Amino acid sequence: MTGVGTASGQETWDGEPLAISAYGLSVTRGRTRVLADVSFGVPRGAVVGLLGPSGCGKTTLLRCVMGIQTGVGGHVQVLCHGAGARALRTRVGYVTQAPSVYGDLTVLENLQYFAAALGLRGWQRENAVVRVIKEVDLAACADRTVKRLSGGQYSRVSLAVALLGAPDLLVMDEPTVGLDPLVRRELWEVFARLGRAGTTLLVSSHVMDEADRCDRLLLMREGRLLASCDRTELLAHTGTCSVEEAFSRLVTSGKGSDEPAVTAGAKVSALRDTLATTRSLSFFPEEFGA
Ligand SMILES: Nc1ncnc2c1ncn2[C@@H]1O[C@H](COP(=O)(O)OP(=O)(O)OP(=O)(O)O)[C@@H](O)[C@H]1O
Repeated sequence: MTGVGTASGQETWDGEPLAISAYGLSVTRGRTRVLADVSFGVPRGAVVGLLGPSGCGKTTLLRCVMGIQTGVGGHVQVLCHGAGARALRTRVGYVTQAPSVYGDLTVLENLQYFAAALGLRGWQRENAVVRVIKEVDLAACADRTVKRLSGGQYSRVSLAVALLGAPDLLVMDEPTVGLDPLVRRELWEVFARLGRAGTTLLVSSHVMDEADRCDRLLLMREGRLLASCDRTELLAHTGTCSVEEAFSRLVTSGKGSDEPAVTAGAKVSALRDTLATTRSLSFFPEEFGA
């Protein structure tokens, strides 16, 4: 453990710079405690899977990272800024579960519209549109109306929109839900390509076998983090052969535990010490809502 560095304002996790560091996240929605004391780090350039059953709090956690969740306790730092900071608006892309593109426009029209909304003009706008079409392999359907696309193509359009600002971090909420296995695989290949090009990806899913595609895993259940590690560490720690089996093992063995079952305790305490003592890490930054 090389510690979590603060001198330069850059958090690290075992020497790796972090894109996201969160400590002690708690959220209550209505009367439900949706997140309870969640702490984790996401290394820069990693493809990280946020996995857990429906309703366990994945969307809520992603909303905390985006700085759009109200009633949050704890700290989240994203690319060295408080979550939701104005400086992150073009550096973080967010693909929500809800439809976020216009069905009656073509792919190209959607991309041009959202590029203009980002403030891109002239050749910069055209370059951004051409770049994202290439990144997500949409050239063949660029002139097609979005409502006539297949589920997989539609997901790619949402992804393309999120990539227009060339974000350093891409946060995606169940982007593969409802897609058939082949299309899911193709989409994960796009994510892997983006990861290799240096983008950090935080991708939620309730399909455990998607863990195979991730560099690191955050396993959640009922608002708590069960594990924060890579797949090999998870399988070794639980003595299992699949992430699904490992998840069940953790649920059985970790009932009532306040600590994630698989994570280096020293890492979490280092995160706590850093985040709790750094003034700039207040969860709601001054810029929030500005
Ligand atoms: N606006 C809300 N008010 C009250 N409770 C809410 C609200 N939104 C979500 N919840 C509750 O918070 C819990 C976590 O929801 P969340 O959407 O974060 O889970 P999820 O893991 O993303 O689920 P899914 O995989 O089905 O999208 C659920 O019990 C849900 O019912």
